[in-house]
Amino acid sequence: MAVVGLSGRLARCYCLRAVRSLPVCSSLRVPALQLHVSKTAMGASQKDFESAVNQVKLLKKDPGNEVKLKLYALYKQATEGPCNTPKPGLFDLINKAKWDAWNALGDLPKETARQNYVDLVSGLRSSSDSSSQVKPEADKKQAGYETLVITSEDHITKIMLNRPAKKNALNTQMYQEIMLALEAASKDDSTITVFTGSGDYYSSGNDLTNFTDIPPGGVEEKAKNGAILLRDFVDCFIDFPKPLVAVVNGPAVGISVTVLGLFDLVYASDRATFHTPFSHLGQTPEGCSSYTFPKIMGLAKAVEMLIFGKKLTAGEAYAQGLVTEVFPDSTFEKEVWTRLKAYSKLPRNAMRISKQIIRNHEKEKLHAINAEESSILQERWLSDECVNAVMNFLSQKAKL
Ligand SMILES: CCCCC/C=C/CC(=O)SCCNC(=O)CCNC(=O)[C@H](O)C(C)(C)COP(=O)(O)OP(=O)(O)OC[C@H]1O[C@@H](n2cnc3c(N)ncnc32)[C@H](O)[C@@H]1OP(=O)(O)O
Repeated sequence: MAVVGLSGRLARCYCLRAVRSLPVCSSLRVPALQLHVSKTAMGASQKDFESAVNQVKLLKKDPGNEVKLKLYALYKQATEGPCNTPKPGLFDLINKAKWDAWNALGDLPKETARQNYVDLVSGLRSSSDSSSQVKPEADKKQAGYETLVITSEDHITKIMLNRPAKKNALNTQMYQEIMLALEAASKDDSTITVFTGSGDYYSSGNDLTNFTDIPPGGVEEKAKNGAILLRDFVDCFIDFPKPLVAVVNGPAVGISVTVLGLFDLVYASDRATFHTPFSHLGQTPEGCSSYTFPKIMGLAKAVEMLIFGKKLTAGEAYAQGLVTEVFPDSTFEKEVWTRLKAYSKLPRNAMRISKQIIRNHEKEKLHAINAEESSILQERWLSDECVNAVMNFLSQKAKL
């Protein structure tokens, strides 16, 4: 409710356009330049906030009075809370404009103001950088990842699963790199984040050789570590703050299917299939699918997929509501990326806050379900049913 009220109040702030003659003077300087930031409540977002405060000083372009007022208001809200000073007199134009901007934020929580400040500065930095620098012609591929190719362009961070020879099966390293990539994407300048696969598969799910590397603590320790990793991995999807999009370029199996229930858009090539052969592997659902799938497609269809391992075509997955839209494979990439580039230009804060409103009331529940699914799987991985199924796959694939 607070967010809905806020948008109305922010609208009043935009009326400041009428005050054309606001001078760009030191009294209207972004308050970050004047005020001391408390170091007491140090958390990740407090650090980001302080860094954004410093970045404001380095902006190459004057952002204009309207933006400076927004920065001022968010800064005050983030550090002092709701407006707490008397309204300046009618003719004290500058201080009145600043007071109006701050007051317009109403009782916006400090944390949200801090986040909005960080987002605003990050948007200003990227537009100031792109207007003053020659952009390299190729994608900016991010270094440091071995199982992923990550690029950022057009306000889109693309995370491409990149083990095509293994059908993009998720090994331990890939789980870890995806968590790092999501953490980075949640903070970068992009407005949306996209997952896709390289080669002919989207992903063949959990790499079944993950089960073969047994630590000194034995299989119990292996299962325990696996459950922790799985829980952390899925938590990153539950908490991801920006619109998350899956561009499903080919078949998807296991965990790469289940987490789709936590995505905001799922675009699929008509070549894609969706398969969760958990019972065949002596395993049970994860990725919160025991909750999201019945909710998305109804109990009967969810049971067919999650218990009986029915493989869906892209068209069937669309009919069940798991997929947003299906495209012919021949035009898939072109159509999807044109669409996503247009979406990525939408205002970042509006999209992020909308996602918050849509998803936040389910978050706690999803975390609890994730914890339960992970703990059940920890037991399952030690069962004969699971061990035999994995051994079966590995022995069939063993090079003789
Ligand atoms: C931290 C732990 C969290 C655990 C979370 C739990 C998740 C549950 C799941 O994800 S369950 C789903 C598990 N996945 C599967 O059961 C799929 C297994 N793979 C296959 O069935 C087939 O490989 C295929 C249908 C995906 C593709 O078949 P195809 O015949 O087209 O190709 P190949 O089998 O020859 O595959 C090419 C090479 O890729 C290797 N590979 C493919 N998928 C996996 C996989 N999931 N795990 C390990 N390896 C995989 C395959 O072995 C081939 O390797 P090779 O060329 O070296 O022989």
